Amino acid sequence: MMKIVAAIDSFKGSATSAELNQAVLSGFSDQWEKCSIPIADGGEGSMAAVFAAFGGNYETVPVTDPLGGKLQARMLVTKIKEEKIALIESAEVIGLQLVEPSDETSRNSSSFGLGQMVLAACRQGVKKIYLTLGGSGTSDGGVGFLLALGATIQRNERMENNPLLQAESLELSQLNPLLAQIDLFALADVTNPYSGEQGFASVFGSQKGATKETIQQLDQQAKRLAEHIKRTTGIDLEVPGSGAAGGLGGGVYLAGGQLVPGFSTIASLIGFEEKIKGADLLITGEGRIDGQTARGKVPYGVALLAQKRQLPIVAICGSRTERLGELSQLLPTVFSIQQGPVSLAEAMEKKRTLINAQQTAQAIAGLVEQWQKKTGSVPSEGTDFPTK
Ligand SMILES: Nc1ncnc2c1ncn2[C@@H]1O[C@H](COP(=O)(O)OP(=O)(O)OP(=O)(O)O)[C@@H](O)[C@H]1O
Ligand SMILES: O=C(O)[C@H](O)CO
Repeated sequence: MMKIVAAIDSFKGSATSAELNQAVLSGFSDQWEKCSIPIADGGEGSMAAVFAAFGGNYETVPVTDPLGGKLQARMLVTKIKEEKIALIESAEVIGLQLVEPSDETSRNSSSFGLGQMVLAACRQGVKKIYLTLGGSGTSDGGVGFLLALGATIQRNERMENNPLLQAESLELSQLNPLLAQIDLFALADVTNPYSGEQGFASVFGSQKGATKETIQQLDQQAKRLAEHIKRTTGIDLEVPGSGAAGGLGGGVYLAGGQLVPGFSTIASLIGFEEKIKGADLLITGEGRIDGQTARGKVPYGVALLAQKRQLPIVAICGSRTERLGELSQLLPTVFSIQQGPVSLAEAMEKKRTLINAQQTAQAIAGLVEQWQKKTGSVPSEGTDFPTK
């Protein structure tokens, strides 16, 4: 019996990883052994991927939202090999979807609630905390996060609530001792540094509604803070990933956390490589496959593992760029699931997306089964999958 493994990232705003995997697997006949691996790269769906592998409890924690209001946010607490861990998707607490992107928001939002969430996880007695960074609505350099963890700042006269704009200096000696009892890992979605042309304010500030002037001020403050930290603690904040989630990467780093890659961390947590062993075909994908995909997104990570094990791999997506560039070496077979011209909003309807994914899978299965009839063999580990 041939084995098909589906490990497709959620199509953002459209369907979850588990739903897409099921839709694709339903396009294959019962001649196939079918395996669904809900997967994520540190973005949306990371808690769901770990929950699918280990179960656990979604704990609801009362926290402060980015603009100082009240918010009930979820984290996943589970056990992996007898070790209690928590997984927090930062977007649940400080996500862009929680605020109206505007200059005012950029000048007033804070990541304080995420620090509260991390403390709540520490109080649950977990040993490790995995914090996904990305899709944030804050640009506070992680200062709010650090304040919730016990850091202090000397404030200037400014009235805005973004603590990065208010901070004249940052003092870390009073960080909550609970932090010393856990390992903190930040799964960053980008490798940007803290400040400068590639820093969080310059690159992601406008996404959150900041004007040119605000971006400049935020970047200047980030630079000043990084210099101050270097002078007072010797820590260099300008490391890859410190610019993730409005500088939260830097905040996590200063709290003693490590910045780690998203896909490979989730894959290793859920034992992904073990699960794809013996597969005859892998199907991966994401909402849009483009230049960003090779920056550590799910299809790229799955394709690297497929290459390592010489497994045939196909990717599906809601839409794709015409030119895949270097990615086409690693992932030569990429299908858009669209069946005809419709608007993006229509294409993204969940029901339509799942039907389209199933139909695309039926076509892929048909091709493999024809190949099997012709050659009397299945394309298996070490065999090239026909791409034409
Ligand atoms: N069903 C669909 N049909 C057509 N296009 C889709 C569909 N679902 C998603 N998309 C496109 O993909 C985009 C989202 O991309 P994707 O799902 O790859 O997430 P992302 O922005 O890369 O974030 P993340 O890294 O968190 O997954 C949407 O904005 C849309 O353009
Ligand atoms: O949250 C953000 O600022 C972007 O997703 C980059 O991390």
